Amino acid sequence: MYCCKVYRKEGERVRKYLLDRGLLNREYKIKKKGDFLYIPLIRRLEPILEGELRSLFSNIEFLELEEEFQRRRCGKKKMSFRDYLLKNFKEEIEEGLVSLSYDVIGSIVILQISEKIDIETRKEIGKNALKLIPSVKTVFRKKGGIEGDYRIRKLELLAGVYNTLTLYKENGYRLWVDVEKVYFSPRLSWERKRIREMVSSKDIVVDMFCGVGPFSIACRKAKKVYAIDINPYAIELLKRNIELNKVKDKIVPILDDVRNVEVSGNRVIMNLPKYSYKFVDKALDIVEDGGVIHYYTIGKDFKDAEKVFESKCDYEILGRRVVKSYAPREYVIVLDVKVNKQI
Ligand SMILES: C[S@@+](CC[C@H](N)C(=O)[O-])C[C@H]1O[C@@H](n2cnc3c(N)ncnc32)[C@H](O)[C@@H]1O
Repeated sequence: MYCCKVYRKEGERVRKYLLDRGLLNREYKIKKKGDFLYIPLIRRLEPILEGELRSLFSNIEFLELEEEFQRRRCGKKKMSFRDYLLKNFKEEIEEGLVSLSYDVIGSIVILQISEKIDIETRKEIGKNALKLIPSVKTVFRKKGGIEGDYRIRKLELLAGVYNTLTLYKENGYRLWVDVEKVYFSPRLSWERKRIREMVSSKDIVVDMFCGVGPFSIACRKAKKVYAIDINPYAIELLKRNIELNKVKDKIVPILDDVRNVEVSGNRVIMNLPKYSYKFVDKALDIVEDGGVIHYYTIGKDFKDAEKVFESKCDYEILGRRVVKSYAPREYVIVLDVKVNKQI
């Protein structure tokens, strides 16, 4: 079994990290031996992901352990949705037509099933998701990729009540999300926690592409947050989320194309991975000298991402992280770029 070996004291953080990214093999128990834990993984990780884990957790090792891991499932325990998929759609999973990973956003679950699977089977899978995933009332399937300026995707209802608005909880705050009208990904929860831990009470944050405000609200410790988005539904929900989380004095919602907005700050969040490279000049206008840009982009490694800044400013890379998988061997990555002086 492919696993990672970590010190016991780091175990919970590593487990949570792997769980958030769908890399933890939940079918098997974590093995304890002396001062170490052996955490089972769903697959051999790509070098970029192993590198990411090594930079986050001291002394982590990756290895193939010959010994058997104990199965988690006991006789009477209710079957999980993952078990159901593995039992009934092994071939389809191997062919990439049915995915074992899915997103739960409040009472809504979003599955990844190919159009090549017939509609009756898709609905059958949906009914089982409704039955087996706790607290879910609506099951959708991703109908295509993320599109357009608003970065949203089409969904197909597979089971349950048709409802797109839901209340989602993470990291101690709550967010209203409309899964059809705005972009939202629960897979960024870890990343938001990482950014939250960097924010100080003196910071002026500019969240250039805020959506319903998960990064802005995660930065609530800052002195001020300018939260900008071009999608009116996102800003409408952001306003509700500001009320809900009692951060009216901190967050300024702005409905506009960020290119028209004149603000400045020492921490700039660019969470528009597919097109952020087009907005680097604007981010450099916004950021104060000595400030940090959190630059999210898509790539196989970090080299191309860094090049974007080379001719434009004197900079220092404070951090490089893989945020999540995007496509086979492609990732959403983030660079924390400290801008020392603009050329
Ligand atoms: C990938 S989503 C990220 C949303 C949010 N940060 C989150 O994590 O949920 C990118 C957001 O940028 C917004 N957007 C796209 N182009 C924009 C522009 N020119 N100015 C302001 N917002 C823009 C979209 O409407 C979308 O909500």
